[in-house]
Amino acid sequence: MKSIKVAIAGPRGRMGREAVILVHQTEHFELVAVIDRKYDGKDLAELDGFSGIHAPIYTDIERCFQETKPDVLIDLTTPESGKYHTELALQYGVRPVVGTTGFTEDDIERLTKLAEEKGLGAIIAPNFAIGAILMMKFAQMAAKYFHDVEIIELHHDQKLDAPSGTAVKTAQLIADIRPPKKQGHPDEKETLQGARGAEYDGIRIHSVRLPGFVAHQEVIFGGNGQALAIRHDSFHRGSFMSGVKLSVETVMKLQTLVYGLEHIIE
Ligand SMILES: NC(=O)C1=CN([C@@H]2O[C@H](COP(=O)(O)OP(=O)(O)OC[C@H]3O[C@@H](n4cnc5c(N)ncnc54)[C@H](O)[C@@H]3O)[C@@H](O)[C@H]2O)C=CC1
Ligand SMILES: O=C(O)C1=N[C@H](C(=O)O)C[C@H](O)C1
Repeated sequence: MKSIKVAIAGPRGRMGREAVILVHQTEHFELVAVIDRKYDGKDLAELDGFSGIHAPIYTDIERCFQETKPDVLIDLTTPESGKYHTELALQYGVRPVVGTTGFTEDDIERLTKLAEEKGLGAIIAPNFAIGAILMMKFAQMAAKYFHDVEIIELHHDQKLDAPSGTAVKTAQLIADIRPPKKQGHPDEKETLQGARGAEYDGIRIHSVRLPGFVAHQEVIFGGNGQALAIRHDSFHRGSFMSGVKLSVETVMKLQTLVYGLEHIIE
């Protein structure tokens, strides 16, 4: 198999570090560059934790694309950088695999149009873990029978965006098949602002941020005399890497943008 040339944005982050190792260790992937906020012109192998992993570091993503011509950009940065990088990647003919969350529906729509114009594959995956994809699919199945549902997502306290991309995606999948519904008492009032959480199409989302956590979500359904809880836990960021690998391989065969790995893992 011909090797896929990969660049990674955010290599020193919690996810970026795992992705660097994944790409380095995958025989048919080649790490051609990393995009960082610092260390322009250095070799990644000079930085702590990357011994033996050689790749040029760029702080200017456009120069990176021009000089190293990657096939795929893996973005694991911040919402603002992620949107900027994804758009530039498509402009430069580089296929984005985006794990970064915090993209709005408008962002996804704009990037979908751009990918279509360019005839390029792109993947935006709010969650790369197979268990999380199943949790979302099971929640969508359950919503056909249970129309009352709330989502509790729990993450480490360094997370920038709330609610999580996974929680938003879960709510979107449920809203796609559930009849519109206003849940709870029609006259309910918050005596402390935010007590009932955020709302997506009538679905309440509660975000917990605590040290010690990685990434967890529970989707709770209530029915007549019964409840159903569907939970997924990522205890380690290694849980996301098989999804990253699959995305890099798959994006090479796509000509459009795919939002969510549930469209790829059938
Ligand atoms: N899709 C998925 O399965 C998962 C997605 N995530 C998402 O991935 C993103 C990163 O998460 P973490 O690694 O935990 O965050 P982190 O804060 O540990 O890492 C982000 C890194 O991006 C770097 N960065 C920011 N802007 C940059 C720029 N313009 N150029 C180059 N580097 C830049 C930062 O310096 C930092 O090292 C978040 O949006 C998070 O929600 C996290 C885990 C799983
Ligand atoms: O920031 C994280 O850690 C995670 N972010 C993603 C999200 O917002 O859903 C995926 C996973 O939950 C970990």
